[in-house]
Amino acid sequence: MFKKSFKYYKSRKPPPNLTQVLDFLKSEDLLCDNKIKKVPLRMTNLDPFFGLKPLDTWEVYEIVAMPGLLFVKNPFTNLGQRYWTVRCLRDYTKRPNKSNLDPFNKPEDTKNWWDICQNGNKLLLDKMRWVTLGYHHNWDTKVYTENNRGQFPTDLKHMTEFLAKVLGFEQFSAQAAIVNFYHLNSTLSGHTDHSERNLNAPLFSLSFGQKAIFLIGGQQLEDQAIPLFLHSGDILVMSKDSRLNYHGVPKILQGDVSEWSSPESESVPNEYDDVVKVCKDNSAWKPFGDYLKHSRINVNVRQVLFDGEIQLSEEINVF
Ligand SMILES: O=C(O)CCC(=O)C(=O)O
Ligand SMILES: [Fe+2]
Repeated sequence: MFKKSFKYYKSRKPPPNLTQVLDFLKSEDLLCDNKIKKVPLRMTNLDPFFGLKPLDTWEVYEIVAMPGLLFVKNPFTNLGQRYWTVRCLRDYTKRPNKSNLDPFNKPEDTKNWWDICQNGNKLLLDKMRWVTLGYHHNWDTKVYTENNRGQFPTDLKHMTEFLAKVLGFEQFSAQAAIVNFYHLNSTLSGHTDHSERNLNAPLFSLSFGQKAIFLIGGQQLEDQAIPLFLHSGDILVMSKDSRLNYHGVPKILQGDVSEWSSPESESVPNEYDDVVKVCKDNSAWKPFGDYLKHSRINVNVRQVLFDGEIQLSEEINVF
């Protein structure tokens, strides 16, 4: 069922009928049809986090047919969306983080991929497809190892751990992330994310830029799959029974521009100042906004270790 649905939504000729794709912009209809239910926040008394809207405005839903699959309707401020876009494109793409471009370039070539692109090499812009942070995902072996581990960005760690707390996953520790860059013809085929040692911890998936059709099935390929739209700013949480479900992205659709349009004034803690300057300066922001007009950025953040563990391998003490 998953493969058949994936092929259906991926098709260009003929294009798919999108009426069955869950659209949380019409959440009232989905609630009426019993497709989704509202989930109350587990903590509401936390100080607001930079780049996120006040907690009393958040809308969180669970998909009724997929227990454990939570959807947070864009909780980011426009400034927040701009902030994470700049971080993903300009900063997280730098070494020593790993990217798909590493094997093809000398270290100095990919070091400032974003700057090289801005200084004329526009062809390189669409070649960046993924970056890994923290424990690097090994695409061949699918195994995380201690000697293939980098620094996890502090801002992304704090933001996802804040999100986790609000949703009731107090113990969540952000230790690995994949940043995916999609263009209008990109797809991500069906897979399960099962490399993490701790498969009970939830996985947080953030989307910025053009909207995607996200397809999620069950733990078996034969299980029924559900398509849903992910708009800019939306967050999906795969937890509990849905953590190991097949999922993929059969299509990116162009059309969304407004979500990151004009940054509002919000108080900014010192450590975010430098990036916020870029977000608020329209000419500095322009290349990032232009990128988002034809691309989608997805950041998915995982916990690898069991709660309280600090590394994968045990130290061996030799006396
Ligand atoms: O782009 C997405 O929404 C999903 C990405 C994903 O599933 C992954 O990187 O494992
Ligand atoms: Fe995935």
